[in-house]
Amino acid sequence: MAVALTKAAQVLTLAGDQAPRAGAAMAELAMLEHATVVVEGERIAWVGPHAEFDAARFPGVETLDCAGKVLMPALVDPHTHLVWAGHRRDELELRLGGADYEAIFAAGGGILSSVRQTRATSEDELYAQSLRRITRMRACGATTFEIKSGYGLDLESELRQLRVARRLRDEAGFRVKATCLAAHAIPQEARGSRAARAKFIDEVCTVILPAVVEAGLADYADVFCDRGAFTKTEGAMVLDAAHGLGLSLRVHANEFGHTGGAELAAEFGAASADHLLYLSGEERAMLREAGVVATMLPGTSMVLGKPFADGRALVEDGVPVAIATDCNPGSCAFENLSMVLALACYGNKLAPAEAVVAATHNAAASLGLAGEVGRLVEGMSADLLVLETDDYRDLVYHAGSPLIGAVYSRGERVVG
Ligand SMILES: N=CN[C@@H](CCC(=O)O)C(=O)O
Ligand SMILES: [Zn+2]
Repeated sequence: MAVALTKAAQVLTLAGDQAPRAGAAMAELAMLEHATVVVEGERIAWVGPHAEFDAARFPGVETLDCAGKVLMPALVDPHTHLVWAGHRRDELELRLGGADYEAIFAAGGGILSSVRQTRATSEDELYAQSLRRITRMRACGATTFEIKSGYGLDLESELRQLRVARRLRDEAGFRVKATCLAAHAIPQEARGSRAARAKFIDEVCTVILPAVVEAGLADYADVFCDRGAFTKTEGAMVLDAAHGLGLSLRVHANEFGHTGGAELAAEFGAASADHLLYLSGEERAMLREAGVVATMLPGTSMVLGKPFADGRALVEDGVPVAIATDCNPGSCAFENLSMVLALACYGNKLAPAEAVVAATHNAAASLGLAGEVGRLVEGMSADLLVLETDDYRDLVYHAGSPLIGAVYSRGERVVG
């Protein structure tokens, strides 16, 4: 049975090919006015000007008047750590009082605090906490999520986190790509000596990643290559092992400085390099030449009081840009990607149209899903948003207002 969403003031189709968009193309929304989208089953069956809509082609079609509203692709969140247990609200208050994120981490808090809480939590409880979180994220407009492990840092706990990501996909029906981030931090038990550190990295490469692949629990591997985490050399060992096991790659890069992460992502042809607060023209050129999507996380810059990645320079230098929440228990627990889209304009200096592309098509492309979600064209999965406004720029102009009237995921109205 088909549903026609008719007479929308704006339909952001983003029609075009599957390549991530860069440069001037980042602002191409292929917008139709007074237009209609037909959803049939899980798919988009037709999109066009309302004057050309032929209801007879879809017998029994139900019509929903969308006059004065905007239809756009549902958001795609390409960088989250949304499977974790507990919270770090205490650290938030410490940081608001002036404490430094890196110092808290070096002292055994930060990521390691979430590792302790996550290790001590059963799979079912972890699933319950994560399900509540991802359901709220969907209410904010995202239907597709990349989910990283990295709060286990041992074989069993990493597998548990990834099994929860799998259950969010298979039991709860979210579209999920999973990433093994066992190289997120050196765990407490490996911090005593250089030998213990080397042994942990070896365990990631020879035990954890192979087991994750054997269980079919991850699409990607990631490494946090930065000050206080992994060096470029260590990151290369992890990415090399992951690549050898057939995983695609992502890199946490240049969050605290020019620490080699962006170069690493380019050298390994990673799908995505993320954070990028400190990035030279040379590093931007390397990402562009290697076809790496630059994923900016403006919520994290805001929460940590750090610089925003230079979105204008990335666009002007022809690097395809995506944006994500980074939803995690420490550096940014934001769940609202439509709000982060606005931050990408105010903080990273994207134009509203560029931010829409960054949070839809380019995010999907960085996850290998550009043929499935991120554009409203015939044949794509019917993942779309109905906005209670007649101009998509209100996502930025009225940032944070409840503009999302409905969310469709695989043709099903899941919100609104
Ligand atoms: N930077 C590294 N990892 C996460 C933060 C994790 C945490 O603080 O728990 C991030 O992407 O911001
Ligand atoms: Zn992250």
